[in-house]
Amino acid sequence: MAVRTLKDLLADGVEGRGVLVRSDLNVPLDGGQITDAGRIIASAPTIRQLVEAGAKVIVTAHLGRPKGEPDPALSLAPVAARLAEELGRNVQLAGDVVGSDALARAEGLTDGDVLLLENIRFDPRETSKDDAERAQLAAALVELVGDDGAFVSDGFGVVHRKQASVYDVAKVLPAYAGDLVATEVDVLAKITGDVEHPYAVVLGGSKVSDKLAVIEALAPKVDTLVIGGGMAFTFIKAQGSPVGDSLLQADMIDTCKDLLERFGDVIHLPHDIVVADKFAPDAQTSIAMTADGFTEGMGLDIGPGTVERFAAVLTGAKTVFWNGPSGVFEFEKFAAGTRGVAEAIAQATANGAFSVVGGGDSAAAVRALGLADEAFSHISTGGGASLEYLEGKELPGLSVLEV
Ligand SMILES: Nc1ncnc2c1ncn2[C@@H]1O[C@H](COP(=O)(O)OP(=O)(O)O)[C@@H](O)[C@H]1O
Ligand SMILES: O=C(OP(=O)(O)O)[C@H](O)COP(=O)(O)O
Repeated sequence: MAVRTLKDLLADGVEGRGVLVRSDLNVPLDGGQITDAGRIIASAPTIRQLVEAGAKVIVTAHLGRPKGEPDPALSLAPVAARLAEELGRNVQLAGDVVGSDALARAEGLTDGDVLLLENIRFDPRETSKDDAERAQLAAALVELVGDDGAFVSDGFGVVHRKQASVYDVAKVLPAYAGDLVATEVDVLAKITGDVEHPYAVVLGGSKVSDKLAVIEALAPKVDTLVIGGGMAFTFIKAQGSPVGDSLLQADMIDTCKDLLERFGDVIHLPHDIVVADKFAPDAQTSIAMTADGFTEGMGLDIGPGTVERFAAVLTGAKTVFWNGPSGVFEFEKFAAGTRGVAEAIAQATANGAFSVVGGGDSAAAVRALGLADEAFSHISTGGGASLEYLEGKELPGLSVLEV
């Protein structure tokens, strides 16, 4: 795939020019505190190079999934502060996305300044399905950088999203792949096509509807598909067991039945579950066998027997891709499954496997559990994005960069 890169842009010269950078700064928060700054740290090098080259840098990013309107709990304020720390320079935060404050601040930028726009998803046009609405927001973003502006796509975690700040803006401005996007694509290319077998993919997490769709494409390519986290319950329900109030994608139960019929030999599901009476760190817990299911409470982790079985298949793998924590690792009571899976993948890596951990929360989990980044071959900032890349799907945010 031929794309223009940050290096090309820097060679063209950016001094005094407005450069819009789409970063993925969607970090986990706990009561307004950033619990893992991995995505900010990974996004800083591209911004720093532009700053040092004298560009007027305008960064746009999202945080969480606001409903197309301002939500103070999802303001990028803590992110602006942490990014400033990382860059060692002031980062202004606009009070709006493309409104009067953003415009005034953009006009006031001098060479080497950094302006972060408020959460782009506060504007409903960002995620609109209507091409014209998204194009309108893209035009407003272009106005901020001016006629000789440029666009750097560096939010790898969002390149699978056909959104205004990812896709539409790249159709209007000269567009370049940032260093993070370029590196991520280089590494992921190593686990597409011919890979060393056994090849294991481990799925979990809570973005169930997004990720169930990927299984269809991945199952024929892998030797083992390990499913834990919130992903597992739609399958368990499809097997006929009740799952209480666990995460469930009811409209995909039939799809899961079909997947189990066709790929039952590669799909590994939990056979025991840690059930909680409430979604809280101090919940009362019990272990349920998957074959029996449970009618009350919610499954928040894979059970101890499952951890052992999953670990046994994973340690023998030669290629591993992992996206999605196996349980609600943020609460210590439900972290054992994720810890067991992470340690097994780290062991496989120590045995010579090539391993990739993808996703904001999966990467955060690895670090929260005290495992070193070096325990894995690569920690990717994108979960859904890397999954769709592995699936072989066209990613709008990448294809739009092709020249
Ligand atoms: N059984 C479960 N029920 C509810 N949430 C879960 C469960 N297992 C994992 N999770 C949650 O999934 C979230 C991460 O999901 P996701 O965003 O899909 O992963 P990633 O960011 O790595 O792509 C975590 O916050 C975790 O608490
Ligand atoms: O967290 C993200 O993706 P991930 O959970 O798949 O790693 C990205 O920031 C994309 O967010 P989105 O899935 O709300 O579009």
